[in-house]
Amino acid sequence: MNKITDVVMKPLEKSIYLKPYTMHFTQNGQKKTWDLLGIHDSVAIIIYNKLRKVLILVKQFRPAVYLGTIDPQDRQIDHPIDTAKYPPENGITIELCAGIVDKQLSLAEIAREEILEECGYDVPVGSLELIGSYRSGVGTSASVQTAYYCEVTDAMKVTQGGGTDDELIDVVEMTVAEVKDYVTQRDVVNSPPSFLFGIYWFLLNKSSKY
Ligand SMILES: O=c1ccn([C@@H]2O[C@H](COP(=O)(O)OP(=O)(O)O[C@H]3O[C@H](CO)[C@@H](O)[C@H](O)[C@H]3O)[C@@H](O)[C@H]2O)c(=O)[nH]1
Ligand SMILES: [Mg+2]
Repeated sequence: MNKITDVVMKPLEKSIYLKPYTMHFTQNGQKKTWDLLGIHDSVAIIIYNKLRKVLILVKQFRPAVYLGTIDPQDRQIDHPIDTAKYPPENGITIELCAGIVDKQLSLAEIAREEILEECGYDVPVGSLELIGSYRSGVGTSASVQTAYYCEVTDAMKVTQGGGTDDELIDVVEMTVAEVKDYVTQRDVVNSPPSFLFGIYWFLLNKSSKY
């Protein structure tokens, strides 16, 4: 994982990843507003290496998670963030392999590509089991995430993974016992709800079979 330095917050100017809005509406005759973000839909995949009995997960530095570790008075615009006080390692998460829907491909094909790019496994698209789709956020951002399950073997591993272009992703493997300990720890789990959903889905539906 690369070293994070020179962190500073700037106002959002324009973005290809998110679009901020205020929705104005009238509810039961009362005028209201709601601030929100338009973001891409996404896919996420629970990957299980059935030969070695490990879940294949990804670890990466998440700026939003790091921001959330910093006290509001210490993250003002144009003031460098004190990385000694706030270690950037606190922004490193463990997640399911996942990616945004930004291509004219089927969701399953996008999931197949993410498995290859992030984790290095080349899987047939037909091997992806659809779990379902859900709202990835309901307060400030609006998008749908579609989850899949996929079993792999070492024979399908064709690269080290790690993402494309500027992405820096570490592939991590966890046994079922390790992942159970991780999701039930008392400390904050540095992972999104979609990860927790996926792991509990796996524990409920798959892990007893192996
Ligand atoms: O401001 C940004 C935003 C994105 N990127 C790039 O876009 C990529 C997006 O990666 P991708 O793997 O397609 O999506 P994820 O970041 O993994 O996000 C997906 O997976 C997350 C975990 O499930 C969900 O929270 C998100 O909603 C979902 O889009 C990043 O790696 C960056 O290369 C930027 O450079 N700048
Ligand atoms: Mg991703």
